[in-house]
Amino acid sequence: MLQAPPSHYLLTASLSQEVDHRTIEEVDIDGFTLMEVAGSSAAKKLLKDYKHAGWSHGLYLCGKGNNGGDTLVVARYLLQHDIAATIVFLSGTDDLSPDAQKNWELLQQFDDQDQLQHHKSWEAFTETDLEYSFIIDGMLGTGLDSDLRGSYTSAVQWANEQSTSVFAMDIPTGLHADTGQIMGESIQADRTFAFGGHKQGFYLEVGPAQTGDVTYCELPFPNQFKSSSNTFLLDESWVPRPTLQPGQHKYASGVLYIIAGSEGLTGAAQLAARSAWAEGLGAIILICPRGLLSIYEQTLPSIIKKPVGSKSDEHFTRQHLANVLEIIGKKEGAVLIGPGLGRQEGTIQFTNEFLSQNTRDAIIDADALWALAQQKDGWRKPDNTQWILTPHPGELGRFTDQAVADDYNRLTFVRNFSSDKQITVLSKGMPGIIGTSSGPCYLTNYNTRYFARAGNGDVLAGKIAAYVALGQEPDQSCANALLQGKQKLDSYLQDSSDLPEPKDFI
Ligand SMILES: NC(=O)C1=CN([C@@H]2O[C@H](COP(=O)(O)OP(=O)(O)OC[C@H]3O[C@@H](n4cnc5c(N)ncnc54)[C@H](OP(=O)(O)O)[C@@H]3O)[C@@H](O)[C@H]2O)[C@@H](O)CC1
Ligand SMILES: [K+]
Repeated sequence: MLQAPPSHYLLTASLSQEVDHRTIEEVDIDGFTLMEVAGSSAAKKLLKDYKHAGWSHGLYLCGKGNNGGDTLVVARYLLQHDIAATIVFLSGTDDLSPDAQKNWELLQQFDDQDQLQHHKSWEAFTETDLEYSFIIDGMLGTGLDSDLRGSYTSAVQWANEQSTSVFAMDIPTGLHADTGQIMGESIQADRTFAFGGHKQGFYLEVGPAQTGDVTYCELPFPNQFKSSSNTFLLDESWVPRPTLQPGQHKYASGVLYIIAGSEGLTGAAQLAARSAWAEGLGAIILICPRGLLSIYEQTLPSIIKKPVGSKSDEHFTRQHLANVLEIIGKKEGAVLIGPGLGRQEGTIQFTNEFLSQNTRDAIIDADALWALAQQKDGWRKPDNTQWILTPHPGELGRFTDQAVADDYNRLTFVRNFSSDKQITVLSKGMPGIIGTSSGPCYLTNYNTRYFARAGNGDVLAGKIAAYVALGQEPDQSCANALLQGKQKLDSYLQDSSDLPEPKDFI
């Protein structure tokens, strides 16, 4: 089972508020202290990372809540480094949260060189025309409760038009912490300082475009207060890589059966097989309709071929079922079924009967997903197997009558679907989402749009299947396949500005 470190737990707005609240109530670290840690850690990172930028004057846009309070802490630290501050209070200063009020008083006490100016409304500010080295967005954090109101909309629009860098405190103002949707308007930050946890919305919908780079700032929150988080950020810093045991007999270091290909679609089977083979498996056994054998004999020399049926067969049908089950019954191994199978009626019957009788762990991709979805909801995974389904958005949509309209809906659907069916689901798209049978979901944080080309799904399915055959758990296999693709993408983009092709990810 994947086990994300607390720095990679994704928080919703309500979980963020609960963690704040419980830390204050149950471990007696007060809100003022939390605010000091949040603001000072953002300030220190800013001072360190931009020390050569020659900053002289910052603009701080503050709401009346604790997000504004964090921002006043940043202003105080930067003032100590001779960076003048102009503060704009979008909702005035009469109604600041108690901790923000305290910080406003403190900030004024620190201004011994008269470097602080402030305006009590957005309208009062627009009359000035100073140049600023940077803008800090401290208007709204996790307290956002609707589309932006009042002058917040104008302030966000104005900040987005400026050429200076914009740094968001905790979350860009106007971005929904749970869904990644824009609530009327949203700050487009160059960098976001995430206090105490990444917010789920950073990685859904337009979240990545609004946050810019995300910097995690640790707060003194007990880890167990975050443990009800059920969504995690995937990255290579913590996902364990699969281990190969070189020198073992080929059948001891992972066997993968691939049931794939039909007339005109043999390329999919080949890509999946090559992709899996590149991961160092002991043996790959491609089961194919006998009529296609001669193609694979030429193109896949390292792969064992087991043809079924007669020479005129160019797609799978029910008549092949007993033979296929007999082949995979011989040696332990995992099964990848789907790439290029085709959608003939006979193939659909073959696939669904195979899946109901097969006792090997199975990776179900492409046309096998099509076949499964033809049964509507009338299918169940046999108890003693593990299944991984790898649908792209269109394929995922066939498993539900309800529209999976946005990423938040997709995340919710994937979570419910995986646990109802007791399967692992890798929902392809941006972000990629891994749903697990026990509930946790994992999100990618890189540009997966590069993978939206025909053939990449076959490569991905081959990788996942290889890792399952090497003994990794389903969730780890999916995570590793995604991260392996990311690494290949990163190294490809270093040398080329062309769009990568499936072969580049093998
Ligand atoms: N101790 C802690 O808890 C810690 C919290 N921390 C920090 O605090 C942040 C959360 O602070 P928060 O809860 O005070 O909410 P926050 O986002 O600042 O503002 C809420 C106010 O905004 C208003 N408002 C709401 N929606 C609006 C809209 N659409 N358009 C316009 N206005 C709107 C609404 O006022 P209303 O208009 O309803 O009177 C409400 O009062 C969190 O993100 C982190 O930065 C860290 O320092 C760590 C310790
Ligand atoms: K903010």
